[in-house]
Amino acid sequence: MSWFTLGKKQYALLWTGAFTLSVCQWATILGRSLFSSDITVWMLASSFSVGSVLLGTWGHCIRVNSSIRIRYLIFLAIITLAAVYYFKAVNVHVGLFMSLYIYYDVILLVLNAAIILKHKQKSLPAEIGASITYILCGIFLFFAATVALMQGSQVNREYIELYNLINFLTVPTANVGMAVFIIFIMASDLADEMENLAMTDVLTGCLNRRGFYQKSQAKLAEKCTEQYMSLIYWDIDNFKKINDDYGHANGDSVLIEAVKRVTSHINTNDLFGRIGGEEFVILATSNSEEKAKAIPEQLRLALANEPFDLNEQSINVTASFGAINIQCHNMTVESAINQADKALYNAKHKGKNVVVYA
Ligand SMILES: Nc1nc2c(ncn2[C@@H]2O[C@H](COP(=O)(O)OP(=O)(O)OP(=O)(O)O)[C@@H](O)[C@H]2O)c(=O)[nH]1
Repeated sequence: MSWFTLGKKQYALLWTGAFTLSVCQWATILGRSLFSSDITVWMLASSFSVGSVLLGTWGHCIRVNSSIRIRYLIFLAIITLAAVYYFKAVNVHVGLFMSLYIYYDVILLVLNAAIILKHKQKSLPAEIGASITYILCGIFLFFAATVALMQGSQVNREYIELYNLINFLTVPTANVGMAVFIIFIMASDLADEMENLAMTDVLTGCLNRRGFYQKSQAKLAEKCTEQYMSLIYWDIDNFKKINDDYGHANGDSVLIEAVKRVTSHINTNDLFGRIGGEEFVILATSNSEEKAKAIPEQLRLALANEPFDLNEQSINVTASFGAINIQCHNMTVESAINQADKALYNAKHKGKNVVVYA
């Protein structure tokens, strides 16, 4: 249901598979009397257990775009299950066949916690909760596996009872805990996605007015004392004529191409917003005044120097720029935008395709 209602993400489908395998594992254990061979029950239950954590880990890797190679984990799972089979059916060693696959689970649970926490500089509360649950579950399973291993090659009733007690107390609780936090993670991801959409301009992919104002105030407060900041307000020249001459769809293509060109000339951390039809703002950071001052002219040339290709026709597009160096104290984003807007107005009056500093 979570997969279905919270965005149908591929990683959520893998987590659904993980929980399904977990259910299969418990169903096999509860229905063991239906099977004729104890080896079959054991191999099914351990395979479901290993498969469940493997799918869960795979989901986490996909969610955060992790560089971990899942094929190595699959290979380790096959080796583990082969060893379980060997110690269960060929050369019986109770401690080993009972513990080996649980150690595999423990390794992957801890790996999951690490993947989640490494993912973001600021982890979501749901991610922290899920990581803690994974680690706690890993610790308890480690105890259970070690108790099972301590039996040695023969069954030891005392150890088995302790093993069962740890398992039955912790595994279902941990499963419910993990399920809850996984649902929280999916809901938080969806909320993040919605927030990003609400701050993004659909046509060009840069920030919209709301997004720019929201992010720029925080950026100004954070970076202003460390780096040199400037606000650049620019507007495509005679855009109405482009629309009139080439059609609205081609006008849209000009906007998209202009944003692409400008984006390739600014830092990835700079904020770039569309705050009107063909009006854009950039909050740029540089490490020197000279570099900051050079940016608007570079952007102007990036647009003006090379014609835009539109359906086999090529047109010249220029833009006018108003810019302001931001003084850290006593300047808000609104006042910087107002002053850069006045400079842009002067640029238009100077004949367009120029940069004017406030
Ligand atoms: N294709 C397209 N056109 C848009 C969009 N948003 C606004 N416009 C058009 O942009 C044009 C802006 O025209 P003006 O404000 O007169 O500006 P201009 O023609 O660039 O003139 P100057 O700014 O003085 O150089 C209008 O015709 C709007 O309809 C959009 O998303 N796509």
